[in-house]
Amino acid sequence: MVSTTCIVLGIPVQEGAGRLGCDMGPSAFRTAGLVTELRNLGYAVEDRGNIAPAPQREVRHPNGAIKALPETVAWTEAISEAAYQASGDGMPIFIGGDHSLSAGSMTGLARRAAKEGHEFFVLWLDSHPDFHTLETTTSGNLHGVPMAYATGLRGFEGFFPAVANPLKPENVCMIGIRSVDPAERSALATAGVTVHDMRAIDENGVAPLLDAFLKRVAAADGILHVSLDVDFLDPGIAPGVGTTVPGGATFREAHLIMEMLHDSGLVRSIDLVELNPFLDERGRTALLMVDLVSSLMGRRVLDRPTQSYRHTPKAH
Ligand SMILES: NC(=[NH2+])NCCC[C@H](N)C(=O)O
Ligand SMILES: [Mn+2]
Ligand SMILES: [Mn+2]
Repeated sequence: MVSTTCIVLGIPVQEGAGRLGCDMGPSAFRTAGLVTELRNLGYAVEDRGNIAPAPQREVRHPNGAIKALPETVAWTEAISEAAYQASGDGMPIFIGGDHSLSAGSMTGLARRAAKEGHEFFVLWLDSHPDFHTLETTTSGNLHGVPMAYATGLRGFEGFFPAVANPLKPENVCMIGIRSVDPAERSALATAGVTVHDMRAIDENGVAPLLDAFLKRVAAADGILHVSLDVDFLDPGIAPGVGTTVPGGATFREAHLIMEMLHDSGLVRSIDLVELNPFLDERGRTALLMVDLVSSLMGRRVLDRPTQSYRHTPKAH
Protein backbone atom coordinates (compact mmCIF):
# COMPACT_ATOMS: atom_id res chain seq x y z
CA MET A 1 0.00 0.00 0.00
CA VAL A 2 2.97 2.31 0.54
CA SER A 3 3.57 2.38 -3.23
CA THR A 4 0.44 4.58 -3.41
CA THR A 5 1.02 8.20 -4.38
CA CYS A 6 -1.11 10.56 -2.32
CA ILE A 7 -2.42 13.43 -4.39
CA VAL A 8 -3.30 16.42 -2.26
CA LEU A 9 -5.84 18.77 -3.84
CA GLY A 10 -6.66 22.04 -2.09
CA ILE A 11 -10.24 23.19 -2.65
CA PRO A 12 -10.78 26.60 -1.08
CA VAL A 13 -14.55 26.72 -1.60
CA GLN A 14 -16.49 28.50 1.13
CA GLU A 15 -19.67 29.67 -0.62
CA GLY A 16 -21.53 26.49 0.33
CA ALA A 17 -21.28 27.15 4.07
CA GLY A 18 -23.35 29.64 6.01
CA ARG A 19 -20.29 31.45 7.31
CA LEU A 20 -17.03 32.51 5.75
CA GLY A 21 -13.63 31.02 6.53
CA CYS A 22 -13.48 27.55 4.95
CA ASP A 23 -11.42 29.04 2.13
CA MET A 24 -8.52 29.03 4.62
CA GLY A 25 -8.92 25.30 5.23
CA PRO A 26 -6.34 24.08 2.69
CA SER A 27 -3.68 26.36 4.22
CA ALA A 28 -4.48 25.16 7.70
CA PHE A 29 -4.19 21.49 6.68
CA ARG A 30 -0.81 22.20 5.12
CA THR A 31 0.32 24.23 8.12
CA ALA A 32 -0.75 21.39 10.40
CA GLY A 33 1.72 19.15 8.56
CA LEU A 34 -0.49 16.95 6.39
CA VAL A 35 2.10 16.45 3.65
CA THR A 36 4.96 15.76 6.08
CA GLU A 37 2.87 13.25 8.03
CA LEU A 38 2.07 11.32 4.85
CA ARG A 39 5.73 11.33 3.77
CA ASN A 40 6.77 10.11 7.23
CA LEU A 41 4.44 7.16 6.75
CA GLY A 42 6.35 6.29 3.58
CA TYR A 43 4.04 7.65 0.90
CA ALA A 44 5.04 9.62 -2.14
CA VAL A 45 3.01 12.83 -1.99
CA GLU A 46 2.14 15.12 -4.83
CA ASP A 47 0.61 18.39 -3.65
CA ARG A 48 -1.19 19.80 -6.68
CA GLY A 49 -1.88 23.10 -4.90
CA ASN A 50 -5.31 24.67 -4.83
CA ILE A 51 -7.72 24.29 -7.70
CA ALA A 52 -9.92 27.10 -9.04
CA PRO A 53 -13.60 27.01 -10.05
CA ALA A 54 -14.68 26.72 -13.70
CA PRO A 55 -15.99 29.88 -15.38
CA GLN A 56 -19.33 30.93 -13.92
CA ARG A 57 -22.54 31.01 -15.88
CA GLU A 58 -25.85 32.49 -14.93
CA VAL A 59 -28.12 30.02 -13.15
CA ARG A 60 -31.18 30.86 -11.13
CA HIS A 61 -33.46 28.54 -9.19
CA PRO A 62 -37.06 29.18 -8.11
CA ASN A 63 -36.13 28.38 -4.49
CA GLY A 64 -35.18 31.91 -3.42
CA ALA A 65 -33.42 30.65 -0.26
CA ILE A 66 -30.55 29.19 -2.32
CA LYS A 67 -27.24 31.00 -1.94
CA ALA A 68 -24.29 31.06 -4.33
CA LEU A 69 -25.71 28.66 -6.94
CA PRO A 70 -23.52 29.88 -9.87
CA GLU A 71 -20.40 29.70 -7.67
CA THR A 72 -21.21 26.20 -6.42
CA VAL A 73 -21.97 24.93 -9.92
CA ALA A 74 -18.66 26.34 -11.17
CA TRP A 75 -16.77 24.69 -8.31
CA THR A 76 -18.56 21.37 -8.83
CA GLU A 77 -17.54 21.27 -12.49
CA ALA A 78 -13.88 21.91 -11.71
CA ILE A 79 -13.71 19.59 -8.71
CA SER A 80 -15.40 16.71 -10.52
CA GLU A 81 -12.90 16.89 -13.37
CA ALA A 82 -9.93 17.20 -10.98
CA ALA A 83 -11.22 14.22 -8.98
CA TYR A 84 -11.56 12.10 -12.09
CA GLN A 85 -8.01 12.93 -13.19
CA ALA A 86 -6.35 12.58 -9.79
CA SER A 87 -8.01 9.24 -9.05
CA GLY A 88 -6.37 7.88 -12.18
CA ASP A 89 -2.95 8.92 -10.86
CA GLY A 90 -3.07 7.95 -7.19
CA MET A 91 -5.04 8.40 -4.01
CA PRO A 92 -6.70 11.81 -3.94
CA ILE A 93 -6.99 13.65 -0.65
CA PHE A 94 -9.32 16.61 -1.07
CA ILE A 95 -8.63 19.30 1.48
CA GLY A 96 -11.53 21.75 1.78
CA GLY A 97 -13.28 23.83 1.72
CA ASP A 98 -16.89 23.34 2.76
CA HIS A 99 -18.81 20.11 2.16
CA SER A 100 -20.25 21.30 -1.16
CA LEU A 101 -16.90 20.14 -2.57
CA SER A 102 -18.11 16.55 -2.23
CA ALA A 103 -20.65 17.16 -4.99
CA GLY A 104 -17.61 17.36 -7.26
CA SER A 105 -15.34 14.81 -5.62
CA MET A 106 -17.96 12.06 -5.43
CA THR A 107 -19.19 12.48 -9.01
CA GLY A 108 -15.65 12.53 -10.41
CA LEU A 109 -14.66 9.49 -8.35
CA ALA A 110 -17.83 7.63 -9.36
CA ARG A 111 -16.97 8.26 -12.99
CA ARG A 112 -13.48 6.84 -12.44
CA ALA A 113 -14.87 3.80 -10.61
CA ALA A 114 -17.30 3.12 -13.46
CA LYS A 115 -14.50 3.42 -16.01
CA GLU A 116 -12.41 0.90 -14.07
CA GLY A 117 -15.38 -1.42 -13.57
CA HIS A 118 -15.55 -1.05 -9.78
CA GLU A 119 -18.56 -0.62 -7.57
CA PHE A 120 -18.29 2.75 -5.78
CA PHE A 121 -19.01 3.08 -2.04
CA VAL A 122 -18.95 6.08 0.30
CA LEU A 123 -18.46 6.24 4.06
CA TRP A 124 -19.96 9.55 5.20
CA LEU A 125 -18.68 10.71 8.61
CA ASP A 126 -20.75 13.76 9.54
CA SER A 127 -23.31 15.03 11.99
CA HIS A 128 -25.46 15.90 8.94
CA PRO A 129 -26.58 13.75 6.00
CA ASP A 130 -26.36 16.72 3.57
CA PHE A 131 -29.29 15.15 1.75
CA HIS A 132 -31.27 18.22 0.70
CA THR A 133 -32.27 18.84 -2.89
CA LEU A 134 -32.41 22.32 -4.39
CA GLU A 135 -36.16 22.29 -3.68
CA THR A 136 -36.00 21.19 -0.05
CA THR A 137 -33.16 23.29 1.36
CA THR A 138 -34.47 26.04 3.59
CA SER A 139 -31.12 27.43 4.76
CA GLY A 140 -30.04 27.68 1.11
CA ASN A 141 -26.49 26.67 2.12
CA LEU A 142 -25.40 24.29 -0.60
CA HIS A 143 -23.02 22.31 1.63
CA GLY A 144 -26.33 20.70 2.65
CA VAL A 145 -26.95 19.03 -0.75
CA PRO A 146 -23.92 17.05 -2.01
CA MET A 147 -25.14 13.57 -1.06
CA ALA A 148 -28.56 14.07 -2.67
CA TYR A 149 -26.85 15.32 -5.81
CA ALA A 150 -24.27 12.53 -6.07
CA THR A 151 -26.89 9.83 -5.56
CA GLY A 152 -28.85 11.23 -8.48
CA LEU A 153 -31.90 12.61 -6.67
CA ARG A 154 -34.17 14.61 -8.99
CA GLY A 155 -34.15 18.37 -9.13
CA PHE A 156 -30.52 19.17 -9.89
CA GLU A 157 -30.92 18.74 -13.66
CA GLY A 158 -30.38 21.91 -15.62
CA PHE A 159 -28.67 23.59 -12.67
CA PHE A 160 -25.77 21.36 -11.59
CA PRO A 161 -23.70 19.30 -14.07
CA ALA A 162 -25.50 16.09 -15.11
CA VAL A 163 -24.57 13.06 -12.98
CA ALA A 164 -23.42 10.35 -15.40
CA ASN A 165 -22.70 7.68 -12.77
CA PRO A 166 -25.00 8.14 -9.79
CA LEU A 167 -23.77 6.68 -6.53
CA LYS A 168 -26.17 3.94 -5.38
CA PRO A 169 -27.84 4.99 -2.12
CA GLU A 170 -27.40 1.45 -0.81
CA ASN A 171 -23.63 1.90 -1.25
CA VAL A 172 -23.61 4.79 1.23
CA CYS A 173 -23.04 4.36 4.95
CA MET A 174 -23.42 7.38 7.22
CA ILE A 175 -22.01 7.37 10.74
CA GLY A 176 -22.29 10.07 13.40
CA ILE A 177 -25.57 11.60 12.24
CA ARG A 178 -27.34 13.79 14.80
CA SER A 179 -28.82 16.74 12.91
CA VAL A 180 -31.36 15.88 10.23
CA ASP A 181 -33.95 18.23 8.73
CA PRO A 182 -37.49 16.84 8.18
CA ALA A 183 -37.19 16.74 4.37
CA GLU A 184 -33.89 14.88 4.67
CA ARG A 185 -35.35 12.33 7.05
CA SER A 186 -38.02 11.15 4.64
CA ALA A 187 -35.73 11.31 1.60
CA LEU A 188 -33.12 9.16 3.36
CA ALA A 189 -35.68 6.52 4.28
CA THR A 190 -37.04 6.38 0.73
CA ALA A 191 -33.60 6.24 -0.86
CA GLY A 192 -32.38 3.39 1.36
CA VAL A 193 -29.15 4.93 2.64
CA THR A 194 -27.64 3.20 5.69
CA VAL A 195 -27.71 5.80 8.47
CA HIS A 196 -26.11 5.17 11.86
CA ASP A 197 -26.98 8.00 14.19
CA MET A 198 -25.22 8.71 17.49
CA ARG A 199 -27.70 6.45 19.27
CA ALA A 200 -26.51 3.56 17.12
CA ILE A 201 -22.93 4.34 18.16
CA ASP A 202 -23.92 4.55 21.83
CA GLU A 203 -25.76 1.25 21.71
CA ASN A 204 -23.31 -0.75 19.60
CA GLY A 205 -19.98 1.05 19.44
CA VAL A 206 -18.52 2.08 16.09
CA ALA A 207 -16.72 -1.20 15.37
CA PRO A 208 -19.62 -3.51 14.45
CA LEU A 209 -21.34 -0.78 12.41
CA LEU A 210 -18.26 -0.10 10.33
CA ASP A 211 -17.28 -3.75 10.15
CA ALA A 212 -20.61 -4.68 8.54
CA PHE A 213 -20.20 -1.97 5.91
CA LEU A 214 -16.58 -2.85 5.11
CA LYS A 215 -17.62 -6.46 4.59
CA ARG A 216 -20.22 -5.31 2.07
CA VAL A 217 -17.66 -3.18 0.20
CA ALA A 218 -15.23 -6.09 0.08
CA ALA A 219 -17.88 -8.60 -1.01
CA ALA A 220 -18.73 -6.35 -3.97
CA ASP A 221 -15.02 -5.96 -4.75
CA GLY A 222 -15.76 -2.26 -4.38
CA ILE A 223 -13.68 0.82 -3.81
CA LEU A 224 -14.33 3.15 -0.93
CA HIS A 225 -14.34 6.93 -0.62
CA VAL A 226 -14.32 8.48 2.86
CA SER A 227 -15.90 11.89 3.37
CA LEU A 228 -14.95 13.34 6.75
CA ASP A 229 -16.76 16.47 7.91
CA VAL A 230 -15.13 18.16 10.93
CA ASP A 231 -18.52 18.34 12.66
CA PHE A 232 -18.60 14.52 12.84
CA LEU A 233 -16.31 15.06 15.83
CA ASP A 234 -17.50 16.38 19.15
CA PRO A 235 -17.16 20.19 19.32
CA GLY A 236 -15.16 19.78 22.54
CA ILE A 237 -12.26 18.31 20.56
CA ALA A 238 -12.95 19.97 17.19
CA PRO A 239 -14.17 23.56 17.59
CA GLY A 240 -12.93 24.78 14.19
CA VAL A 241 -16.15 24.36 12.22
CA GLY A 242 -19.15 26.56 11.49
CA THR A 243 -21.84 23.97 12.17
CA THR A 244 -20.96 22.39 15.51
CA VAL A 245 -23.51 19.92 16.90
CA PRO A 246 -23.08 18.67 20.49
CA GLY A 247 -22.68 14.98 21.24
CA GLY A 248 -20.29 14.03 18.46
CA ALA A 249 -17.73 11.29 17.97
CA THR A 250 -14.98 11.07 20.55
CA PHE A 251 -11.26 11.06 19.89
CA ARG A 252 -11.14 7.33 20.47
CA GLU A 253 -14.15 6.50 18.30
CA ALA A 254 -12.72 8.55 15.45
CA HIS A 255 -9.28 6.93 15.66
CA LEU A 256 -10.81 3.45 15.84
CA ILE A 257 -12.72 4.14 12.63
CA MET A 258 -9.55 5.38 10.95
CA GLU A 259 -7.54 2.34 12.02
CA MET A 260 -10.24 -0.06 10.85
CA LEU A 261 -10.35 1.75 7.52
CA HIS A 262 -6.64 1.35 7.11
CA ASP A 263 -6.77 -2.34 8.00
CA SER A 264 -9.47 -2.87 5.38
CA GLY A 265 -7.24 -1.75 2.51
CA LEU A 266 -10.39 -0.55 0.74
CA VAL A 267 -10.02 3.24 0.88
CA ARG A 268 -9.09 4.95 -2.39
CA SER A 269 -9.84 8.62 -1.67
CA ILE A 270 -10.64 11.03 1.16
CA ASP A 271 -12.48 14.35 1.60
CA LEU A 272 -11.48 16.51 4.59
CA VAL A 273 -14.13 19.19 4.81
CA GLU A 274 -15.65 22.07 6.77
CA LEU A 275 -12.48 23.03 8.64
CA ASN A 276 -12.86 26.74 9.44
CA PRO A 277 -9.51 28.02 10.72
CA PHE A 278 -11.10 31.35 11.71
CA LEU A 279 -13.14 29.48 14.34
CA ASP A 280 -10.34 27.14 15.42
CA GLU A 281 -8.28 27.44 18.59
CA ARG A 282 -4.58 27.64 17.79
CA GLY A 283 -4.92 25.04 15.05
CA ARG A 284 -6.09 22.23 17.31
CA THR A 285 -8.86 21.10 14.96
CA ALA A 286 -6.53 21.13 11.95
CA LEU A 287 -3.96 19.14 13.93
CA LEU A 288 -6.58 16.61 15.04
CA MET A 289 -7.79 16.12 11.46
CA VAL A 290 -4.21 15.50 10.30
CA ASP A 291 -3.74 13.09 13.19
CA LEU A 292 -6.84 11.16 12.06
CA VAL A 293 -5.52 11.02 8.50
CA SER A 294 -2.30 9.49 9.85
CA SER A 295 -4.29 6.72 11.50
CA LEU A 296 -6.28 6.17 8.34
CA MET A 297 -3.08 5.97 6.35
CA GLY A 298 -1.46 3.37 8.56
CA ARG A 299 0.17 4.87 11.61
CA ARG A 300 -0.18 2.36 14.39
CA VAL A 301 0.58 1.85 18.03
CA LEU A 302 1.52 -1.83 17.88
CA ASP A 303 2.07 -4.47 15.27
CA ARG A 304 -0.98 -6.64 15.33
CA PRO A 305 -2.70 -9.04 12.98
CA THR A 306 -5.22 -7.14 10.88
CA GLN A 307 -8.70 -8.23 9.91
CA SER A 308 -8.76 -9.08 6.24
CA TYR A 309 -11.85 -7.97 4.32
CA ARG A 310 -10.84 -8.92 0.81
CA HIS A 311 -12.18 -12.32 -0.21
CA THR A 312 -9.63 -14.73 -1.47
CA PRO A 313 -11.04 -16.09 -4.73
CA LYS A 314 -12.34 -19.64 -4.37
CA ALA A 315 -10.42 -22.30 -6.26
CA HIS A 316 -12.60 -24.41 -8.53
N1 LIG B 1 -21.89 20.22 5.46
C1 LIG B 1 -22.59 20.73 6.47
N2 LIG B 1 -22.01 21.21 7.53
N3 LIG B 1 -23.89 20.80 6.32
C2 LIG B 1 -24.78 21.36 7.29
C3 LIG B 1 -26.17 21.41 6.76
C4 LIG B 1 -27.12 21.88 7.82
C5 LIG B 1 -28.57 21.94 7.39
N4 LIG B 1 -29.09 20.62 7.14
C6 LIG B 1 -28.73 22.80 6.16
O1 LIG B 1 -29.09 22.30 5.13
O2 LIG B 1 -28.50 23.99 6.24
MN1 LIG C 1 -21.36 17.81 5.91
MN1 LIG D 1 -21.81 18.45 8.95
